[in-house]
Amino acid sequence: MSADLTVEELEKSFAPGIRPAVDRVSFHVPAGEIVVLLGPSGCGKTTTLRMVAGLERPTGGMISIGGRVVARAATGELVSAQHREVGMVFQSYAVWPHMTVQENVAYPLRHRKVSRADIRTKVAEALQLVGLEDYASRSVTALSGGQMQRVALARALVYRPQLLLLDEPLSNLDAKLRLRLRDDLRRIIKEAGVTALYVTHDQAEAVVLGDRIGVMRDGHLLQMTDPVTLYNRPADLFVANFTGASNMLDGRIGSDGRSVELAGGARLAAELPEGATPGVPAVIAIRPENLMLAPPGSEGTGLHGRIVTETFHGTQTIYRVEAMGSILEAVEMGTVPRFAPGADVTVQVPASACRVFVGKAADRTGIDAEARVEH
Ligand SMILES: Nc1ncnc2c1ncn2[C@@H]1O[C@H](COP(=O)(O)OP(=O)(O)OP(=O)(O)O)[C@@H](O)[C@H]1O
Repeated sequence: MSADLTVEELEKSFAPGIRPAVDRVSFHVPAGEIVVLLGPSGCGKTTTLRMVAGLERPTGGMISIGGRVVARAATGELVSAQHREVGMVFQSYAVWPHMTVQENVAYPLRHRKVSRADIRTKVAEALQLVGLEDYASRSVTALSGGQMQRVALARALVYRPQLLLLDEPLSNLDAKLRLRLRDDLRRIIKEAGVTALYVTHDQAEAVVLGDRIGVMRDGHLLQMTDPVTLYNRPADLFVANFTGASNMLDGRIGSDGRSVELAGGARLAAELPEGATPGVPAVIAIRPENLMLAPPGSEGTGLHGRIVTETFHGTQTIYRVEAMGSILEAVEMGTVPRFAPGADVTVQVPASACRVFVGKAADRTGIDAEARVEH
């Protein structure tokens, strides 16, 4: 039923002279896997998905679904969207308001020469999968946004597509519903056993949903790997920052080959990338949750810091700390903040939490305000 997806050197140029929206992107999704394309607005993720769907014609490269080439720019081969056997769920709910829930879900089957009895069974199965079996005869206009999106999902799955494509399906939902459906979506897709390609700019969504995540920027696919590797071994500074390692400290590779000497004079032990030569400029990227704060004079190695601001979030506190010549962000879990602004602290940074990249932060990231992670 589900099929693998291969994308090779895929390119889309909307106009000559302008950089391609999608620039030689290649990846493979084995049957049954969920791959998430993650990146800031304008990085080319939707255009990639639309080319896989057959809604956009590639200007370069090849796409195959289940071993069948559906687009190849070099030869002009192009299978139309309706002949690709893909299910789609978009940001807007796209349900028909004049129909009931079951009529909406049955719609794709009516055009597929399926018997009435079969339609009834398949619709019931799809509604059960998304948890709407009790809503079958309701009008869709009587549903919440989250329920409408479940209807759209059931309708996309009812004819057992080879591939399911989802473009920011949760972004119109309020925060609570979004979290609930996010957790359910992975279970539903896995239960359906369908291969899925999912587009989002939300890193938390990507991590919960994806077997693998591909981070895109400026039309390029920077890294595609499992969530744990992405968070712990980001391929470059942009990926590190986009996935939350928002503290970036400039320095140079230390002469001992095991540390980075920071511009502010401090030295931090870190695992260095291969080929890092002593003396060359380097950036350390550290996640706020990996910076540990302790009262001054605490045991163990640490650097002196001073709390600049403290923001209590109920279950965690975010501190801005002046340390190592920079303002760093630190997050502590717990319902009681431990430090007030102005307090002296010891900042501890485990070597294993420091990702080191050769180069300078400003040159390497080009990260704009939009791409920076907000807490
Ligand atoms: N039909 C089009 N004509 C011209 N340019 C386009 C068209 N569609 C997309 N683009 C451009 O291609 C680039 C990538 O757009 P795309 O929608 O794929 O990005 P995205 O990462 O999905 O962003 P978003 O999350 O904002 O949709 C952008 O610069 C966009 O302006």
